[in-house]
Amino acid sequence: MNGKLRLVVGCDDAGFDYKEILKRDLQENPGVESVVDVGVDADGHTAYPHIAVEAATLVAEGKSDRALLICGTGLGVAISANKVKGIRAVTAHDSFSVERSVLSNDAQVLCMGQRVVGIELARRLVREWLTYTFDPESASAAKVGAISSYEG
Ligand SMILES: O=C(CO)[C@H](O)COP(=O)(O)O
Repeated sequence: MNGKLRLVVGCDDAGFDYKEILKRDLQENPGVESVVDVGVDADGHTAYPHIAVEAATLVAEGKSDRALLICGTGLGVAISANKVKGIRAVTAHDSFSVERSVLSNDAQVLCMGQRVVGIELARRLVREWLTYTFDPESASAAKVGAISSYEG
Protein backbone atom coordinates (compact mmCIF):
# COMPACT_ATOMS: atom_id res chain seq x y z
CA MET A 1 0.00 0.00 0.00
CA ASN A 2 1.27 3.50 -0.85
CA GLY A 3 -0.48 5.11 2.11
CA LYS A 4 -3.58 5.83 0.08
CA LEU A 5 -6.69 3.80 0.67
CA ARG A 6 -8.45 1.51 -1.76
CA LEU A 7 -12.13 1.72 -0.89
CA VAL A 8 -15.33 -0.04 -1.80
CA VAL A 9 -18.76 1.53 -1.37
CA GLY A 10 -22.15 -0.15 -1.45
CA CYS A 11 -25.77 0.39 -0.47
CA ASP A 12 -29.32 -0.78 -0.91
CA ASP A 13 -32.07 1.34 -2.39
CA ALA A 14 -32.63 3.01 1.01
CA GLY A 15 -29.02 4.18 1.05
CA PHE A 16 -28.50 5.11 -2.58
CA ASP A 17 -28.58 8.90 -2.27
CA TYR A 18 -26.00 8.97 0.52
CA LYS A 19 -23.81 6.40 -1.20
CA GLU A 20 -23.61 8.59 -4.29
CA ILE A 21 -22.74 11.73 -2.31
CA LEU A 22 -20.19 9.98 -0.12
CA LYS A 23 -18.65 8.24 -3.11
CA ARG A 24 -18.07 11.58 -4.81
CA ASP A 25 -16.46 12.93 -1.64
CA LEU A 26 -14.20 9.89 -1.46
CA GLN A 27 -13.19 10.19 -5.11
CA GLU A 28 -12.07 13.76 -4.44
CA ASN A 29 -10.20 12.95 -1.21
CA PRO A 30 -6.40 13.01 -1.71
CA GLY A 31 -6.00 10.14 0.75
CA VAL A 32 -7.99 7.81 -1.46
CA GLU A 33 -6.39 5.77 -4.23
CA SER A 34 -9.53 4.17 -5.68
CA VAL A 35 -13.23 3.70 -5.05
CA VAL A 36 -15.05 0.59 -6.28
CA ASP A 37 -18.85 0.83 -6.32
CA VAL A 38 -20.63 -2.51 -5.88
CA GLY A 39 -24.07 -0.94 -6.22
CA VAL A 40 -26.88 -0.57 -6.10
CA ASP A 41 -27.31 1.82 -9.00
CA ALA A 42 -30.17 4.31 -9.33
CA ASP A 43 -32.76 1.71 -10.26
CA GLY A 44 -31.20 -1.20 -8.39
CA HIS A 45 -33.13 -3.18 -5.80
CA THR A 46 -30.60 -5.80 -4.70
CA ALA A 47 -31.19 -6.58 -1.04
CA TYR A 48 -28.59 -5.22 1.35
CA PRO A 49 -27.06 -8.56 2.48
CA HIS A 50 -25.79 -9.34 -1.04
CA ILE A 51 -24.22 -5.92 -1.52
CA ALA A 52 -22.65 -5.96 1.94
CA VAL A 53 -21.16 -9.42 1.53
CA GLU A 54 -19.78 -8.53 -1.91
CA ALA A 55 -18.08 -5.43 -0.52
CA ALA A 56 -16.79 -7.21 2.59
CA THR A 57 -15.41 -10.02 0.47
CA LEU A 58 -13.31 -7.54 -1.53
CA VAL A 59 -11.84 -6.36 1.76
CA ALA A 60 -11.32 -9.87 3.13
CA GLU A 61 -9.55 -10.85 -0.10
CA GLY A 62 -7.22 -7.85 0.17
CA LYS A 63 -8.59 -6.20 -2.98
CA SER A 64 -9.85 -3.21 -1.00
CA ASP A 65 -8.61 -1.75 2.29
CA ARG A 66 -11.96 -0.61 3.65
CA ALA A 67 -15.65 -0.53 2.83
CA LEU A 68 -18.33 2.08 3.40
CA LEU A 69 -21.86 0.66 3.39
CA ILE A 70 -25.16 2.52 3.56
CA CYS A 71 -28.66 1.15 4.11
CA GLY A 72 -31.69 2.60 5.87
CA THR A 73 -30.26 2.13 9.36
CA GLY A 74 -26.70 0.94 8.79
CA LEU A 75 -27.57 -2.15 10.80
CA GLY A 76 -28.41 -4.76 8.18
CA VAL A 77 -25.31 -4.04 6.12
CA ALA A 78 -23.13 -4.39 9.24
CA ILE A 79 -24.72 -7.67 10.30
CA SER A 80 -24.26 -9.00 6.77
CA ALA A 81 -20.67 -7.82 6.32
CA ASN A 82 -19.73 -9.43 9.61
CA LYS A 83 -20.62 -12.83 8.15
CA VAL A 84 -17.47 -12.62 6.05
CA LYS A 85 -14.51 -14.16 7.82
CA GLY A 86 -11.96 -11.61 8.95
CA ILE A 87 -14.32 -8.67 8.67
CA ARG A 88 -15.08 -6.30 11.49
CA ALA A 89 -17.97 -4.07 10.46
CA VAL A 90 -19.56 -1.43 12.67
CA THR A 91 -22.46 0.96 12.50
CA ALA A 92 -21.45 4.39 13.74
CA HIS A 93 -23.11 7.79 13.57
CA ASP A 94 -20.93 9.76 15.98
CA SER A 95 -17.37 10.98 15.87
CA PHE A 96 -16.02 9.07 18.87
CA SER A 97 -17.43 5.73 17.71
CA VAL A 98 -16.02 6.25 14.22
CA GLU A 99 -12.59 6.97 15.73
CA ARG A 100 -12.69 3.97 18.08
CA SER A 101 -13.97 1.66 15.34
CA VAL A 102 -10.55 1.99 13.76
CA LEU A 103 -8.28 2.61 16.75
CA SER A 104 -9.88 0.09 19.15
CA ASN A 105 -11.51 -2.43 16.85
CA ASP A 106 -9.48 -2.27 13.64
CA ALA A 107 -12.83 -2.29 11.84
CA GLN A 108 -12.41 -2.24 8.08
CA VAL A 109 -16.08 -1.60 7.34
CA LEU A 110 -18.07 1.50 8.35
CA CYS A 111 -21.83 1.36 8.02
CA MET A 112 -24.31 4.23 8.21
CA GLY A 113 -28.04 4.66 7.92
CA GLN A 114 -29.47 7.18 5.47
CA ARG A 115 -32.66 7.26 7.58
CA VAL A 116 -30.71 7.91 10.78
CA VAL A 117 -27.99 10.52 10.23
CA GLY A 118 -27.98 13.84 8.40
CA ILE A 119 -25.92 14.01 5.26
CA GLU A 120 -23.53 16.71 6.44
CA LEU A 121 -22.70 14.74 9.59
CA ALA A 122 -22.26 11.60 7.51
CA ARG A 123 -19.86 13.42 5.18
CA ARG A 124 -17.86 14.75 8.15
CA LEU A 125 -17.69 11.33 9.79
CA VAL A 126 -16.43 9.71 6.61
CA ARG A 127 -13.75 12.39 6.26
CA GLU A 128 -12.67 11.73 9.83
CA TRP A 129 -12.77 7.96 9.34
CA LEU A 130 -10.13 8.21 6.63
CA THR A 131 -7.66 9.90 8.97
CA TYR A 132 -7.43 7.00 11.43
CA THR A 133 -5.07 4.05 11.17
CA PHE A 134 -5.03 1.09 13.52
CA ASP A 135 -1.79 0.65 15.47
CA PRO A 136 -0.92 -3.06 15.69
CA GLU A 137 1.44 -2.23 18.57
CA SER A 138 -1.39 -0.68 20.63
CA ALA A 139 -3.01 -2.24 23.66
CA SER A 140 -6.11 -2.80 21.54
CA ALA A 141 -4.34 -5.24 19.24
CA ALA A 142 -4.56 -8.23 21.60
CA LYS A 143 -8.29 -7.64 21.99
CA VAL A 144 -8.78 -7.56 18.25
CA GLY A 145 -6.78 -10.78 18.10
CA ALA A 146 -9.16 -12.26 20.65
CA ILE A 147 -12.11 -11.41 18.38
CA SER A 148 -10.39 -13.24 15.53
CA SER A 149 -9.73 -16.25 17.75
CA TYR A 150 -13.48 -16.89 17.92
CA GLU A 151 -13.80 -17.16 14.15
CA GLY A 152 -14.10 -20.65 12.73
O1 LIG B 1 -32.01 -0.56 6.96
C1 LIG B 1 -32.09 -1.58 6.34
C2 LIG B 1 -31.62 -2.86 6.89
O2 LIG B 1 -31.01 -2.72 8.16
C3 LIG B 1 -32.67 -1.60 4.98
O3 LIG B 1 -32.32 -0.45 4.25
C4 LIG B 1 -34.17 -1.65 5.03
O4 LIG B 1 -34.57 -2.91 5.42
P1 LIG B 1 -36.12 -3.27 5.58
O5 LIG B 1 -36.66 -2.45 6.76
O6 LIG B 1 -36.13 -4.72 5.87
O7 LIG B 1 -36.78 -2.90 4.30
